[in-house]
Amino acid sequence: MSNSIISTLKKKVSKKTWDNWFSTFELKAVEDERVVFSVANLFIKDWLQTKYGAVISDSIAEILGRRVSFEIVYKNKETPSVDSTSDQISGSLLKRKPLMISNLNPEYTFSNFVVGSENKALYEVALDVTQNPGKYNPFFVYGGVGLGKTHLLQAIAQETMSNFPDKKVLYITSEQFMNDMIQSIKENNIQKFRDHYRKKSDILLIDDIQFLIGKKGVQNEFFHSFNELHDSGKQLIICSDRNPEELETFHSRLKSRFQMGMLMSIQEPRPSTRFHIAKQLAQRESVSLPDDVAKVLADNIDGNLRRLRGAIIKLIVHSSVFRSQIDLSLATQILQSFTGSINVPAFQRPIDQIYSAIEKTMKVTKKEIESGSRSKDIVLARQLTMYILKNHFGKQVTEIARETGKQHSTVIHSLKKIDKSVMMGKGATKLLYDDVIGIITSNSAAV
Ligand SMILES: Nc1ncnc2c1ncn2[C@@H]1O[C@H](COP(=O)(O)OP(=O)(O)OP(=O)(O)O)[C@@H](O)[C@H]1O
Repeated sequence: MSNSIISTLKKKVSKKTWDNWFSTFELKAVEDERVVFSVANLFIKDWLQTKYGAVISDSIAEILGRRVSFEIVYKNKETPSVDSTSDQISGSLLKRKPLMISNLNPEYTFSNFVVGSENKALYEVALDVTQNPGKYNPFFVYGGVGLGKTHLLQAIAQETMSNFPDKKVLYITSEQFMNDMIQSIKENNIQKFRDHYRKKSDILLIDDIQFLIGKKGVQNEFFHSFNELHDSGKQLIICSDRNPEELETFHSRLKSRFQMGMLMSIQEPRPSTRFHIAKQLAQRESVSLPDDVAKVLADNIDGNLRRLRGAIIKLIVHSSVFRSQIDLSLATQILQSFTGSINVPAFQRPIDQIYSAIEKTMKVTKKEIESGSRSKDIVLARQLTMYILKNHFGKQVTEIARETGKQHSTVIHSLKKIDKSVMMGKGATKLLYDDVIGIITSNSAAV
C-alpha cells in the first residue's frame, strides 16, 4: 500500500516537480485516521503541505478509497521516526534536551521575527512574557492565517527556555492536545494525561486553539487544565485565528478566561514591513535578496506570509536549478507563475484566483457570485469565496467586505457557515473547499 500511494502521487506530478520537491519524501505510517509522511528538510515540509496538499490528499484517497487526513513530519538525524515506540506525551515536553528542541522550529526565534510599527506593541509584550512569566496570564494572541502566530509562540517558548532553564516549557497545538487525550482514553490512562498537562509544565503554549471548535469534550478537559495551571500561577499562552468572542461552541466561561489576561491581535504587515520580512525570509535560506526584488514581492503578495515565503523559496529553487540570477525579471516571472497566470502580465488578485477555481469546480461564474442572486449554488460559491479569502489568503473581515462589496455582518455570517463544515472536516462543502484550494495551489505551484 505504501508503494502504491507514493507511486500514484509520482504519476500525478511532473518529473521536474518530483525531483525538485519529493526526493526525500517518504511514507512513514498508514493509520486509521491519518497517513504520515516524512521529509528531511523543514522548508520543503511547509512547501509540500501548502502547494501539493491537494494532490497528496487525492493520491491517498485513490489508494485507500476514502479521504483521510495526512501529516508531513520533519525528519532529521535527531528526530525519532514517527513509528518508533517513543512515549508521545513525554515527547512534547521541552526542557533543555537538544533532542526535543527539534519539536520547535529553530528558525522561529525573536531575532528572526521582523517587527514593523503594526506589531511593535505585541512584540514587546511577548518579550516581556519571556522575562516575567505569569505577569500577563493568559497571553492570548489572535489574527489572520499566516501572519506569524506560530512563529511568535515558538519564539516565546525558545526565549523562555533560555531565560529560565529550570522551567518546564510545553508547546503544543490544540490538535496534539486532543490526540493525546484520545490516546490516553484508549489506554485507560486519562490521569497520566491530566498530570502531564496540569502538573508537569510551568509554561504552557497552545497553538491554534480554534481547532477545538465543535469538540466539547476536549474543550472541557482543556478548561480544567487551564484553571489548574492558572490557579497555581503557571503562564498560559494561547493563539487562535480569531478572537475569543468568535470561538463558536466554546463555553462562555472558557471564553471569558481567555479574555482575563492580555488579549492582543497580530496585524497584517504593511508593504514596508513585508519588504524586510521578504529579505529576512531569504536570509534564512542564506540568500541575499536584492532590494528591488524584495520590493516587488512585498508589493504584490499580501496577507498570508506563507505565500510570500513560498514565492521566495520558488525564486531560490528556480535560480539554482536554472543557474539564473535572482533579479527583477525572474521575480516577475515567478510572480506570474505563482498566481497561475503565466501569460497574464498583471498579478492575479487572490479573489480572481478563487473565482476562476470556483468556476472550474462549481460552474458558477464571477458575474453570478458578484450578483445579488440568492440561488443556493451561488450563495455557497459566494460564501466559499469569502472563506478562502480569509483562511487561505489571510484577509481580514473588513478587507473581504471591501473586495466582495458585501456588508461586514454578511461576511461574518458567511465565514461562520463555511467554517463549521470545513472545521468539522465533513460533507460536500469540505470536499468542494478541498477541490477549490487544490486548483489554486496547483496553479501557484506550476513552475
Ligand atoms: N514578522 C515576521 N518576521 C519574519 N517572518 C515571519 C513574520 N511573520 C511570519 N513570518 C513567517 O511567515 C510564515 C508563516 O508564519 P506562521 O506559520 O507563524 O503563521 P500563523 O499565523 O501561525 O499561521 P496559521 O494561522 O496558519 O497557524 C513562517 O515562515 C514565519 O516564520
